Amino acid sequence: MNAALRLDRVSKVYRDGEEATVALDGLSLEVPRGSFLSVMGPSGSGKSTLMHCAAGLDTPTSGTVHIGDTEVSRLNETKRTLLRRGKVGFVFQSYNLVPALTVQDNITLPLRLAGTPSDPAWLRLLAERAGIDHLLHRRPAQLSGGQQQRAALIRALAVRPEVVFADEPTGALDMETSAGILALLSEMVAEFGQTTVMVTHDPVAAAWTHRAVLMADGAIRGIVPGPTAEGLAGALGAERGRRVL
Ligand SMILES: Nc1ncnc2c1ncn2[C@@H]1O[C@H](COP(=O)(O)OP(=O)(O)OP(=O)(O)O)[C@@H](O)[C@H]1O
Repeated sequence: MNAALRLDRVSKVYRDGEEATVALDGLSLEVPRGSFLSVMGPSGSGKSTLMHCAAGLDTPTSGTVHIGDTEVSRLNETKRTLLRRGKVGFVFQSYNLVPALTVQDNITLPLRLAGTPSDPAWLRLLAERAGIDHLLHRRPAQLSGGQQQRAALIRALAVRPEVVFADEPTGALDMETSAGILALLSEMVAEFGQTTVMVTHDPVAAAWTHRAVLMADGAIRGIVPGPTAEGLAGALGAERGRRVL
């Protein structure tokens, strides 16, 4: 099977008493292995819910999610936890490194949690590519924001995950540092075939990806191959205009 991630008619409805919010509305999407996909859309359009359902952090109300050959949506909580540890990598806006651990121990933490033996050559290669191989003995607070995000990215790749999910990975960084992180992400895609899904508000960030998914009201409104920052800004502006009218 070629798709690293597949969603088939996925719906997510949040219920609170009488109130029901349709966060995802029968959404289908295929992410080919080795591709870099961005997910864009206005606030509340369902981007985080899509990512949470796709990564096994949450379960859809209906529809199915596959990561590789595994149907995530059928797994119980224990098996989903194992899947998240072994097949999925996460990168967050706030880095989420453990302050008390060295960078080295942060990077190997997912391996220890998954009970997977560490591959020192792979970790060394990743640290060199990320340009932080000389910082592994430090604690996260002794690193710049960009260096912390590089460490978080290596941590996500350490288990050789099927898919890396990045949630606004450059949201806390200045433009120049962001460009460095995005260059590193796309290098990991190009060099190691790392399938990556990135949620972002920033058309400049999305322009680094192979395809941009444009969401509105829990559904996909368009998929832009080879996106440019200008093209995406125009498409998102048009969507905002439609919502105002
Ligand atoms: N736990 C929840 N309970 C109830 N409604 C929720 C919950 N989580 C999300 N929603 C609703 O689902 C819809 C989609 O939310 P989601 O967080 O996926 O959007 P988003 O596109 O990621 O937004 P943002 O860009 O602001 O992060 C919104 O209407 C939101 O209010």
